[in-house]
Amino acid sequence: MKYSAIITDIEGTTSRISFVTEVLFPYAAAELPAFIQANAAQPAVAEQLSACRALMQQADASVDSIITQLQQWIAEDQKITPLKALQGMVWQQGYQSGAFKGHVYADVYAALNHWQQQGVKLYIYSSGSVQAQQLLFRYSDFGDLTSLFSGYFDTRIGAKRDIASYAAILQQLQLPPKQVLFLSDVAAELDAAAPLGLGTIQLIRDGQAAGSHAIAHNFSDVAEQIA
Ligand SMILES: CSCCC(=O)C(=O)COP(=O)(O)O
Ligand SMILES: [Mg+2]
Repeated sequence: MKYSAIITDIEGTTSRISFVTEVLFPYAAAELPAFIQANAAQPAVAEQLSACRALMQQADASVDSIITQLQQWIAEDQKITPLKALQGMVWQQGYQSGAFKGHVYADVYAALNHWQQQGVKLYIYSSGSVQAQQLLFRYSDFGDLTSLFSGYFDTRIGAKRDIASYAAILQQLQLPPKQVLFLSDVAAELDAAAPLGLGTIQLIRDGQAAGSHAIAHNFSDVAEQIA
């Protein structure tokens, strides 16, 4: 095994893109208004509404206008930290009520277990909030998978296309870059990690265009390449 740690993206990598775009995002769009109206005074929600006002550059924006802005950000698939935090809170209701389970590919379930048994530390780096990441794996198709992971990173450490984000993650992992592999379906994310010396493999699951990185069609392919 060439690596001590593997960091993986979620959407398009561990999990089907359509689970995010056709299940999670529509659920958030439908449920966010009532959730925010009911919980606007709760400290965790109020903190995110303040962050939205700052991003909107409208210090006195009403709750209704923030909801309108959030809906627009969802429609545009914006990776905005307060949106992601609020989505995570809303998805909790969906997972706990059984409205949906977190989609995880079978090859991912098998490979993650294999790598953990080999002593490889596993991490998630997704634009979804850490809460959203943990929910997806706690309520997954394969049961609670959270014990597989040693840590989670979201946009609070930086955007996934910024080199600085990977430098900050390496700092936290305290590992030499060449011992760390980053898996993503998005070449621009791998482009940001590679200059620091991390290993990179692009997941090509749905026939999307490949970049300049090694490619794999599933996590079984990845396991073969790094054995
Ligand atoms: C953590 S599940 C929700 C996924 C999400 O909100 C998202 O924006 C996907 O981002 P990724 O970085 O995993 O492509
Ligand atoms: Mg992705």
